[in-house]
Parts: sequence; structure tokens; C-alpha cells
Amino acid sequence: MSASASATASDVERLQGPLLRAQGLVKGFGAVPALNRIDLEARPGRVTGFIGPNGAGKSTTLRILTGLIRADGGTATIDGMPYAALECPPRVLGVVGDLAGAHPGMTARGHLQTQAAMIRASDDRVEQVLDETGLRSAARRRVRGFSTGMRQRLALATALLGEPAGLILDEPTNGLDPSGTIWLRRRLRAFADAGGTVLVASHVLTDLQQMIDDVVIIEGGRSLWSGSLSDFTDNHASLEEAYLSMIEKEMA
Ligand SMILES: Nc1ncnc2c1ncn2[C@@H]1O[C@H](COP(=O)(O)OP(=O)(O)OP(=O)(O)O)[C@@H](O)[C@H]1O
Repeated sequence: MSASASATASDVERLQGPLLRAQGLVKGFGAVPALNRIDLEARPGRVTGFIGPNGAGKSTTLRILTGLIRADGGTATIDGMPYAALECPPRVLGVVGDLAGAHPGMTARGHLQTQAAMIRASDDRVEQVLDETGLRSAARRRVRGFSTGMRQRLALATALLGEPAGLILDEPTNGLDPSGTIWLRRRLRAFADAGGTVLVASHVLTDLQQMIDDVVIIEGGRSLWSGSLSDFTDNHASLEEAYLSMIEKEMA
């Protein structure tokens, strides 16, 4: 029997289905109901935008997906299993964070080597991500002197170390200049074109419009819409216009 013939239905679902999936997520903080049945999917080869007004529940959803907090109800899975059940999470999902953990006195290469050691990535991989993120010339500089754009590149380099299948980014273009934004957009597109899954939460809809294939919209802890960007924008001039029209109707 061939390998493909012996694949089970769940193997096939895993191979073809979304890498990131949340179903019916519920979460409250004391009396504050943050999430009320949130659904989300992000698929291989696609960049998915995760949008919603302030307080909609985006960060809470991402924190549950990445195992930082537990949901009160529903499921959140990465490649079919909860984040906490992954053998080595950074090898499946790269989370582009704010480098709060990077020692300011560390060089970019030193930071990456330390992170690589924790996930058993090689020194060669460190050199590769320095190239992939355009940081080679800054490899010996200390993180404390980095601009916002360089920090963003280093955060992405850190997330890429484990050669993950997916990337999650929360407000990645915050503070980036136009060339930094264009660079990031191209980098994420290349990652998705190589079969990667990208989930980006952002308020900057003009940046997102040029970056994403699919959209997930939430508001007040509830799922409002999900599907392709082209279906969502349909007869609207832009993502921003389509989004504002939906949110205004919803709030009315
Ligand atoms: N640790 C917490 N304790 C109490 N309430 C919280 C906590 N974290 C989030 N919340 C509340 O949960 C709701 C959802 O917050 P969340 O940060 O997930 O929204 P968001 O969509 O990411 O917002 P923003 O776009 O402003 O970052 C808000 O009402 C928020 O005040």
C-alpha cells in the first residue's frame, strides 16, 4: 500500500485544512466577557488579516492560540493540536512579538544564537535568517541601538529560526516607515507563496489590503465575517470602506 493510500482522513484534513483554527472560543476576564464564540481559520499559502475595533478580542484570541492563556470554552489548534501539545512550538509556529525578552546589550547575532540554542536550531540557520531579514550588516550591533524597523526585522528573524509552517503577527507595521512596510509585505508574501500560513492582526487597513488574501473580522468578542478579501471588498472601493460599512451597520 502506498503512503498516500494509507493516509487516514484526519491526515488528509491536517494536510489540506487550516494550520491555525479557533472554534467557538469563549473567554471572560472576571465580569468582562472578552470572547463570545470566536471562529477563525488561517490556511497554508494564504495571508489572513485579523481585524476588529479596539477591544474586539483580537489579542485575546491570539494569546489563546499561542498558549499564553486558556479559553473558558471552544478549541484553538495549531496543525490540529493545542499549542501546549506541540513538541517544539517554535518549529511549527513563529510568533512575531515585541522583543521585550531581548537583552538590549546583546548583538542581533547573539540574540538569535541564544534563541536558536533553545529550539536546537543550528548556527547556519542563524546566518540564514540574518540574510532573509536583511540584518547581516547589523549582526554585530547591539539591540539597544536598533531602530523600530530593525527591531521588527529581528523579531521576524527570531520567529523564522525554527523554520515554522506558520507565522502570527500582531500589529507588525506599527512604527514602520513605507519601505519597511513594503519589505515586510514582500517577506510575508514570499513565506505564504512557499506554502506558509500567515495570520496578521492590524488596525492599519491600508497596509493590510495590500498584504492579505483572506479576512476574519470580529467585533465585541463575536465573529462577524470570514472569507476572501475579494469577496469582502466586493463592491466597495477598499478594505477600509468595506470594513467601516460593516462595523457601522453592526454598531447601529
Ligand atoms: N487581562 C485582562 N484583564 C481584564 N480584561 C481584559 C484583559 N485582557 C483583555 N481584556 C478585555 O477583553 C476585551 C478584549 O481585549 P483584547 O485586548 O483582546 O482586544 P483587541 O481586539 O486586541 O483590542 P486592541 O485592538 O485595542 O488591541 C477588552 O474588553 C479588554 O478590556
